[in-house]
Parts: sequence; structure tokens; C-alpha cells
Amino acid sequence: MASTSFPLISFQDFLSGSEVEKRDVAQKLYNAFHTYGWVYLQDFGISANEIDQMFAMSKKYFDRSLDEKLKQTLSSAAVNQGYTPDGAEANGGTDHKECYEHRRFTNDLCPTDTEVAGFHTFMDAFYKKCFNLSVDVLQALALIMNLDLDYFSTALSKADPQLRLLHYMPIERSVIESKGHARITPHTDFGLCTILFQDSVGGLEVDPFHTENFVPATPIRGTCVINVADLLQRLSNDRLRSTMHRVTSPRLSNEQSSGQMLPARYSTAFFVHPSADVDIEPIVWEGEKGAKYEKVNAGEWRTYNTSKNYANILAPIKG
Ligand SMILES: O=C(O)CCC(=O)C(=O)O
Ligand SMILES: [Fe+2]
Repeated sequence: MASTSFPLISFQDFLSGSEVEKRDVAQKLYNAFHTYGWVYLQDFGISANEIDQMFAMSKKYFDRSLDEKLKQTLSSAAVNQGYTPDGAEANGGTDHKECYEHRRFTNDLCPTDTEVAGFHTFMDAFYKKCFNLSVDVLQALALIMNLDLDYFSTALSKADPQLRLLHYMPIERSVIESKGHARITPHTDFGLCTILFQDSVGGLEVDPFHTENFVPATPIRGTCVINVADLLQRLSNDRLRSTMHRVTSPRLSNEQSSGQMLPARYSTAFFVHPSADVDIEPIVWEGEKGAKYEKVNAGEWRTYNTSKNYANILAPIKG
């Protein structure tokens, strides 16, 4: 396999191995998050075919007319569910994308199984798999961070994270590469961590060492990538680092010309958030100088950051 910008780990032994094998996978995962903030995961219980089906569903959702999609537009930062058109997100630059946010408890702005054949049922099931995976991944970290093994499953017991479908429309490479434009502007995610599935188009880039030297996270079939997000950085008192990432045009191969139209790109992110009533404060390890962050309430943190991102379409919430 071609070399990757950050480690690729099989999760198989964490799911079904011995205690020793489990700890070995957990340590590798922790090390990758400590050093890079990112990991490729394979053998994690969602097959490449299921991921293909999910992308086919996503395409069916976005293939509808804009008018249809706008009928179910996201309207509240606190609920954060529904459709957002091109231009909705304000992350300090101009993004070229449209999104749909799906949750486990509140999905009033989801098309019915008749409106988009089988969509709601499929997304509920896919969501559940992502949720379970996120609990397993966090449990692996708990093992190495000397937390109770059920620390994160308890923190997520009433949580309603969101599954976000992203569609980056076909666009000229020169537009994406012009100043201030991107498929998605550099940002960090603000939950605990994010599980990300990408199609084969490419363009995701990450800045693992905080040097503004972005490296490609090239798509690899059958894998997902997982990144540390801001709340986990705070909880781990900076031992795990949330890193900037962006989606730009895929790097040119020899046969491609710079005048080219970029094809559509689909990706799906599962943003892992704790239950709204959970407080997150740094766990300080022996030898560290003390907590680097104040305690924050997970629900308020999420609503505040969501509202900031959607400043173009929603009224601001003071934080
Ligand atoms: O599309 C991607 O690969 C990344 C999406 C992303 O970073 C986000 O939605 O926060
Ligand atoms: Fe992101």
C-alpha cells in the first residue's frame, strides 16, 4: 500500500481480540492521535460495500432540486438538523458545498422514505453503526488515558451527535484554488472526534504538526479517517491535538491539466459529541503544570460553535 500521511490501523483486534491485542490497538490509536491528531482505520465493522451504499443514498438526496431540499432547511443551531445550501457555512472563507445533518433523536427535517426512497431508514441504521464505532474508539482511548472504561459510553449515553452528508458540486479548479475559496475552508472540528468517510475523488488535506503545511489524506477504499476535535484536546489537556483540515482541489497527476473541472465529491462525517449535560474539563496527568482549559458544558459549547458556523443563515447566539 502507498505510504500515508498518518498511520493506518486495523481495528479488528480491538473489536474481537484478546486483552493484550486490544491494548496494543488502543495504544497505536492513542499514539496516532497524540502525534498526528489523525488516523486511518480499517476493519472497523462497516464494510466498503456499506460505505458505497451510503454514498449512493447521499447522491440520491442531493440529486433533487434545490427547491425540494430547501423545504427542509436547517433552522436552529441548538437542533442542528436538516439541509444547508451552498454558502450557508461561515468559517472565514467561501466554501463550495451543500450539506445535510442527520441525528438520532430529532430528524424533523429529514425526507421520508417515500420522498427519497429508503433514505431515512438507511441513515438511521448507518448512524447507529457510526455511533457504536465512536463509543468503541473512545473506549480504546479511555484504556490508555486511565479513565473508567465506560467513561465515554456514559458521557454519550444521551448524546445526539450528528451525521453530516457533504456534497461538493463540480467546479472549476481555478475557482477552488483562488484566494479565500475552498471546498471547505481550514478549520478544526469542535466535538470529541470525527469519523470521516470520503469517496475516491480526494482533496482532503490536514495539518498534523500545526505548521500550515497541509498534507493530503488520500482516500483509501474500505477505510475511514478519524480526527481529534477540540473537546478531546481540552479533555486530554493537549496530549491529543485537534488539527486544522480543509478540502481543496486534489493534487494534479501528470496527465491532468490545471484548467480542469473538478468532479463532484461526496464525503460523510460523524461528529461525536457528549450528552448536552456533560461538563468537559481537562484531566491533568502527574508531571503536568495544571489544567490548560476551563470547564465547559458540552451542550452550550456545541450550540455556540454551531451558531458561529452558521452565522450566514442563523441569528447569532452569544457565548
Ligand atoms: O469533506 C471532507 O472530507 C471534510 C469535511 C469536514 O471537515 C467537516 O465537515 O467538518
Ligand atoms: Fe471538519
